[in-house]
Amino acid sequence: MMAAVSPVRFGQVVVGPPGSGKTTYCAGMAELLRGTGRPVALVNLDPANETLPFAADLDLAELVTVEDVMRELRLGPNGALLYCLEYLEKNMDWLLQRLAALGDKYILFDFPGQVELYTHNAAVPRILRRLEKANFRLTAVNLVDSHYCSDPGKFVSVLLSTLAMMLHLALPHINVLSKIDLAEKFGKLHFGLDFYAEVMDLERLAELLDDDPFTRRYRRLTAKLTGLVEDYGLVSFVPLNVSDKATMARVLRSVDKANGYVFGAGEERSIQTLLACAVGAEFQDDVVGAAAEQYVPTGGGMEAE
Ligand SMILES: Nc1nc2c(ncn2[C@@H]2O[C@H](COP(=O)(O)OP(=O)(O)OP(=O)(O)O)[C@@H](O)[C@H]2O)c(=O)[nH]1
Repeated sequence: MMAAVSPVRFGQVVVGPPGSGKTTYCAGMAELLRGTGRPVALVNLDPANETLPFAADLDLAELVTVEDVMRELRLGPNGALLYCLEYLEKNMDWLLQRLAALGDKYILFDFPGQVELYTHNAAVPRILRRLEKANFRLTAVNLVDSHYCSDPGKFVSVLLSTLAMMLHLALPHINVLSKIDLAEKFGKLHFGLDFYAEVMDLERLAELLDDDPFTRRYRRLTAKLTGLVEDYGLVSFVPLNVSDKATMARVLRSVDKANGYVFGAGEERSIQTLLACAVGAEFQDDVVGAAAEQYVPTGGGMEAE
């Protein structure tokens, strides 16, 4: 007898460094989706998330908690968190059963902020492969705090960790510059928002660094690393202020295109939805342009100085 095939289900895997806005994004995205009539379920897979701004439909804490692991195995908070995710990987049947009980809702997975989970630890990619096998069509939404744009060295490090994450998770992937309303909080950006969002002409970042004998090698290393990021041609960003519905809707449109939701789920999949998608095509320029006008009106104030 043939095994029953699980129905196709869609969702987002929300990742990013600590404090980048993942939980706030999940709450805001759930509100937006409900507003558009899309039934949604929130799944908290961050075992260190103690106070959630939303009622999770499924919580990893029902399976394992960081406190229990720290106490039982005498691990520190970071080791305990990694253990929790590895424990989840060993108990995927639990997760899949609990997800099945949520019906065909669109799923928002709130993941922890430990970057090693997304750059080299194997548990998260294995969890994602199991979800894919269970017919989940997921987009990784990687939130990066936009204040990193104001420092060339930090932005290079963001580009490298983002690229590593994309290669490691191997999902359709949307990178988001979160808290775009605070982009210039720590000083004016050197370039316009399009420079940081479109990730092109990166040699200009290295040119911002001092060229004295002390830092020359650092500058050369920066140029090589940015060349590597450009050669892959994978990294770009969508700007987001979670309180601004227009930027949230733009992120959702990018996510829907990436995981195929835009082409229609199940029975709705038709030539009409494909055509509607083509007509509604939005270019990266439009996505970034509106946010740039609103949040970085100087268009990168320091370049001319
Ligand atoms: N101004 C502004 N603040 C934001 C935005 N998104 C999130 N924040 C704030 O950023 C802080 C961190 O947000 P969280 O959602 O807790 O971040 P997180 O990534 O879930 O954090 P961890 O669970 O520690 O990994 C909170 O104070 C949020 O209110 C935004 O778009 N604009």
